[in-house]
Amino acid sequence: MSTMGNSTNIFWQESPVGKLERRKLLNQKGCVVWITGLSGSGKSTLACSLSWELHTRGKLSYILDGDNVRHGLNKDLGFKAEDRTENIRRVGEVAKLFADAGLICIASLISPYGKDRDACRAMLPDAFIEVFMNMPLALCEERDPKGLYKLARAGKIKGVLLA
Ligand SMILES: Nc1ncnc2c1ncn2[C@@H]1O[C@H](COP(=O)(O)OS(=O)(=O)O)[C@@H](OP(=O)(O)O)[C@H]1O
Ligand SMILES: Nc1ncnc2c1ncn2[C@@H]1O[C@H](COP(=O)(O)OP(=O)(O)O)[C@@H](O)[C@H]1O
Repeated sequence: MSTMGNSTNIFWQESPVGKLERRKLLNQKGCVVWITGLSGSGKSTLACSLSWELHTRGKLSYILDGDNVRHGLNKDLGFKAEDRTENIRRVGEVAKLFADAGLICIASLISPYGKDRDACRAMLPDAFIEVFMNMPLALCEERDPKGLYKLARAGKIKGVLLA
């Protein structure tokens, strides 16, 4: 009997088409590009540019954007520390599946905690590229395209990182 997490009697099911066959078919190696940084630091902009550039070079990619994933898979999560950790864990697992499928998976999330990003990297040690958008808070706040910082400073929303 095998035991995984809370489930018992769980076994690994092999597939006849493996990673190497998919790599050959797609002519690319799957990986994860993980973009981290404050809200407004330019994560989504970079993710979109990268995805488009890869597309023009005939490379298959897919963006997992924090905002988008929170519309579905992670709609039950907020911005408490434990919710952010679960958000990153789930996206890390999905990104691992995309990379296994052969795609260049671009994950674009604030992902503020190093331990959460490290846990994702540990899932794909040789295929995980971390990009930190090293922008000062003052610049992000000046951009504030969604008005989040303004709302946070006015005390109207909680959980926006201000340091
Ligand atoms: N309270 C609060 N705090 C922080 N962020 C907020 C909040 N409410 C909504 N948003 C918007 O949620 C977007 C996605 O956040 P993430 O999933 O990337 O965050 S995290 O990785 O779980 O920390 C994040 O997207 P980006 O602005 O693109 O970073 C925010 O716009
Ligand atoms: N390199 C850049 N130079 C100037 N402005 C940028 C740059 N990258 C992004 N922006 C602008 O900053 C704002 C936030 O960018 P966005 O990609 O939405 O950030 P994030 O996804 O980190 O919240 C947007 O208005 C975007 O047009």
